[in-house]
Amino acid sequence: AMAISDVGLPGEVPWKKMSAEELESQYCPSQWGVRLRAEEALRTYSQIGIEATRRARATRKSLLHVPYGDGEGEKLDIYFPDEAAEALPFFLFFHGGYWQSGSKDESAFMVDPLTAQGVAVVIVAYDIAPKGTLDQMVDQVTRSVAFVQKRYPSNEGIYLCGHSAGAHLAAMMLLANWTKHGVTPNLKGFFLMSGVFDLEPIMYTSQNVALQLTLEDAQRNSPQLKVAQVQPVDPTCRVLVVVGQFDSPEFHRQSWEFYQTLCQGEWKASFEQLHDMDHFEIVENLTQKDNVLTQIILKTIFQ
Ligand SMILES: Nc1ccccc1C(=O)C[C@H](N)C(=O)O
Repeated sequence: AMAISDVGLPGEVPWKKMSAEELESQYCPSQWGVRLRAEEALRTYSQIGIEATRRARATRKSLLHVPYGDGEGEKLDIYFPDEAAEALPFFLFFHGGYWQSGSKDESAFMVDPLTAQGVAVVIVAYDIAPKGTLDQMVDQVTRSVAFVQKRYPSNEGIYLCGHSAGAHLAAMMLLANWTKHGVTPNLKGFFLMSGVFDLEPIMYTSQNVALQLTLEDAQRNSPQLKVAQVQPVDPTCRVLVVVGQFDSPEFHRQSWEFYQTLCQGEWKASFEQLHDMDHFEIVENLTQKDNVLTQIILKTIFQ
């Protein structure tokens, strides 16, 4: 039988009533696909990312392994449209993998359809755990965005896109204090795909073995707890929160509550549930120009 608390009344925190096993499963995206078994879903995702990156590097003009800081891992790849120009929209992508897997070298999913329409695409690396802490990753991502603004001051907008843990890192940029970076990036849009915006439940899953988050770390790095108190630098900046139909209920809740909180503030937010897609297909399908989300991204950039 269903308890009244299972329907998610406002202000309730459903994950606190879950068993350890249930919480682990809710935060294991590969278990929720309907198309493939977990290992196969992860393998397919990785293969599509590797192939898209190989293709992007073989066919597009690019600058690879560009340092945005002094650290060994502080590198980004820039892929350009055919027509040479600096006054371009720049689309920055932050890969997922629970802050402990993934790399820029297998994450150039959207390069082909976006560069074909005149968008420069930047795939950003950051130091995953255990080498990097959450605070260090957030700082690296902040510096990567400042770097792109400084290097391309005549850009026609900077758009930040992240997936899963990368959506968390992108969302943290809604809270960034740019004054200490000497530049205010021309941020025009955020695309947050299947993200985690309240990190506290992660502390009670196996993901925290590598992350070692304390409650203070989790709270300090939870945009869900902070975003209502910040004003957008640019009131026209759009924030799109996206979740896959087959993402777990906890991933749905994370995205929906973050969207609602954005709406309570001054943010120009929208929410999209992508039909017939799991956590990984959302990104895999960005290799296709006729995909729903690819089209939404292009419309947002060129509106
Ligand atoms: N490799 C990824 C890439 C992007 C986003 C999540 C993952 C994960 O591996 C999540 C988790 N370990 C899972 O098995 O679902």
